[in-house]
Amino acid sequence: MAEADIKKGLAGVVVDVTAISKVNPETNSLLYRGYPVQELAANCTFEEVAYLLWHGELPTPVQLEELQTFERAHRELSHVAKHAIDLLPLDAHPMDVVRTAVSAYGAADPSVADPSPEAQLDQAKRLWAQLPAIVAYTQRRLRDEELVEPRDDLGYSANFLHMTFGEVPDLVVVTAFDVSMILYAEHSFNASTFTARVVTSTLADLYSAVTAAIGALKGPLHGGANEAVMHMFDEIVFADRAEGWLDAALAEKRKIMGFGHRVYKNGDSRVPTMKASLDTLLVEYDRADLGELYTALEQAMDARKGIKPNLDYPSGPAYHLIGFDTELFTPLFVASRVTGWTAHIREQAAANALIRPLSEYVGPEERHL
Ligand SMILES: CC(=O)SCCNC(=O)CCNC(=O)[C@H](O)C(C)(C)COP(=O)(O)OP(=O)(O)OC[C@H]1O[C@@H](n2cnc3c(N)ncnc32)[C@H](O)[C@@H]1OP(=O)(O)O
Ligand SMILES: O=C([O-])CC(=O)C(=O)O
Repeated sequence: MAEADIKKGLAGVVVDVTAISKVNPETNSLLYRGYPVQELAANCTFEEVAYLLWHGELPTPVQLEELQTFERAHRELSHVAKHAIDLLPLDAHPMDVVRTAVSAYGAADPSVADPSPEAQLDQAKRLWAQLPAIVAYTQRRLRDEELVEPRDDLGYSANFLHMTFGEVPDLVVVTAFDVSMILYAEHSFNASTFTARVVTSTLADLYSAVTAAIGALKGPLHGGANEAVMHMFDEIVFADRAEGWLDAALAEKRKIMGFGHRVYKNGDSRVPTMKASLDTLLVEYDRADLGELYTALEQAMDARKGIKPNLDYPSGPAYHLIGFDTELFTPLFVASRVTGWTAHIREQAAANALIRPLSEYVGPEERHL
């Protein structure tokens, strides 16, 4: 096989069909089950979007109420997840903590081996409801703070923030957070979703697939970039240092975190919506300086390389302003993307084929001892 025929990184390779989302780089659009993500962010809650991803249609009021009741009934941190977290050292990375807690939660689920679509949907919904408790407890533990019990009079995002910070912030903050959850929820065959589908294709259970997907999301070329963006801002500090910092970083051949995308080459369709939410937070927290740094680096990157920001660029500083530690940013991505992952796991399971590509052997020719 000619080297040119090898699709390294599977770039440009279509490996299956999906009805869950459509990423269209030509029109710079992203559709969840046919709906533009910007419209969903402006008009729906994350709970409605989760329902849409799993079921293919937005919920009726009765269906939404059922989902909300279910989610509220499964919000409390499970004993097994708490024990698993408490066993880990305090300096473990929060992504490792969340990955371990999800794995432990799955191991203790008596329905884990039931591959029926109904059982998998139930598992997906429970895991989705558990993740805010897992992430919030992981954050609080790092600050030597006690677990906060959920409140069942609050929606998903308000309760998530209440469990993390012990209080519900202003509506503008809850709304910006909810928008981020909607935007992070789904993005076709990205690396972590593909990982989940590979694991599912072996007929392994949903928790194994999600645990593996969390591992794939951790890397800075994928979800880990939202943390890396904040570390970069911490290095640069002032807007007037952005150009010099960028020139030095590019000279060292560093990848600039939060910029570039495998599919979008002319800007990520989700960035304008997340940037608008970030702008509301910059006003709320009176941090015009951070907005200036954001813009200065974006403009410098455009001038030097013509490479545009991806979703991790505005969401990193947004999560920082809301009050999360930087290492918690990718776990927040997990809490959202679990909806997309589990929709894909169910889609893969419903029309399965073992995913097993070929490779071109370039080792030594046959030889003998
Ligand atoms: C929600 C998400 O997961 S979105 C992705 C988050 N990841 C990041 O922000 C990490 C930084 N970005 C990157 O590393 C890349 O843009 C990726 C991994 C996202 C996409 O990578 P690929 O599609 O493989 O593009 P590739 O790495 O081949 O880039 C093409 C060219 O643009 C350059 N380039 C792409 N992104 C960047 C970047 N962020 N900084 C500097 N140069 C870059 C590459 O060096 C390459 O240049 P070359 O042709 O001179 O070698
Ligand atoms: O699609 C990708 O490769 C990465 C991404 O933006 C996502 O998963 O949201």
